[in-house]
Amino acid sequence: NKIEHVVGTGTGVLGDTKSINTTLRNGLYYLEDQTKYMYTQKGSTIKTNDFRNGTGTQTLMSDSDNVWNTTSQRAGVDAHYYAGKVYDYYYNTLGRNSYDGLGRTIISGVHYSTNYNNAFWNGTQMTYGDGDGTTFRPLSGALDVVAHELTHAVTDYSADLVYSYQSGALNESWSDAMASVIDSNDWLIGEDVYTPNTAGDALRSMSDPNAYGDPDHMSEYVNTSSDNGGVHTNSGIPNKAFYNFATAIGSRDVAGKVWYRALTSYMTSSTNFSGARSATLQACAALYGSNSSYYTALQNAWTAVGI
Ligand SMILES: CCCCC[C@H](S)C(=O)N[C@@H](Cc1ccccc1)C(=O)N[C@@H](C)C(=O)O
Ligand SMILES: [Zn+2]
Repeated sequence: NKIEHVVGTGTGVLGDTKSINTTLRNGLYYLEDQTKYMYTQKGSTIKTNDFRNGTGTQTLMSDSDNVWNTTSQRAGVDAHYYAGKVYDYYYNTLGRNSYDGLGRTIISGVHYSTNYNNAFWNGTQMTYGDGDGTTFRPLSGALDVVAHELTHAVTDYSADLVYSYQSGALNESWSDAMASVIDSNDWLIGEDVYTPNTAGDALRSMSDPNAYGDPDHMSEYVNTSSDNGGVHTNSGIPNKAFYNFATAIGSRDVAGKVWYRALTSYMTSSTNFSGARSATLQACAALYGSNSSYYTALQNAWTAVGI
């Protein structure tokens, strides 16, 4: 029973072709990526499962010829491919080995439930719905969605921000911010999978949260109990602060490094918006000095959103 790493060809959710890292075992090919440092370190892999439109049993996706081009394979191809990209960003740019920093295996499951217009990290794995074809197409088809979800895992293994009210909005915002660094060609969130019949829109905007009904200033903070205290709405305020900082200094990568250092060194489960301001300033000082131009730009970025 020879087990070996091979490279397959897959079609993604948007019909695009890409090479994927797969494993050949007993004559079948599997969506299991053995090419990352975590594999050589401890045999950990990136694995992609299929819920087959249920919510319980999930099975590792397999194929007979390593050409993953059926319609039902598209969501798995992208979940697998983009998880690898997000792993690479955290490892190569931020020096973090998987979401726990210790090279833990990354598991995704696609085709979760039916017409499911969401994706989430459940504490153990990433899970993606197919969407209903109007609000969303299969959500793993967007790099920013995958980056958003895997960043929740990073958050859970670091600051572990409570998922409600201001700490919850920060939890959501940090996922959007890291997603905007990794999927860096615009300041939109979810544009590739949101409303397939409407071009040019997105679920959220980092540069203009108001464009999709989200606040971009503390004066517009929404006091609500729904959505765990408006975590997907009030995230617009720190999202705008991240946008302000990244554009003022002209680097998403530097902004991402500051945000990551804040999350992993200075934020805790109960950090609120003003705590996020001080955590990012502490991170910026640690990385670049409090006399750096970055530090001043960061102060201005938070002040501009009323924090
Ligand atoms: C199941 C319960 C809700 C879990 C919320 C997950 S973490 C989440 O925030 N999902 C993202 C998915 C996403 C990410 C980026 C771009 C598009 C869509 C999310 O924003 N979900 C929205 C639809 C929401 O739950 O309101
Ligand atoms: Zn989220």
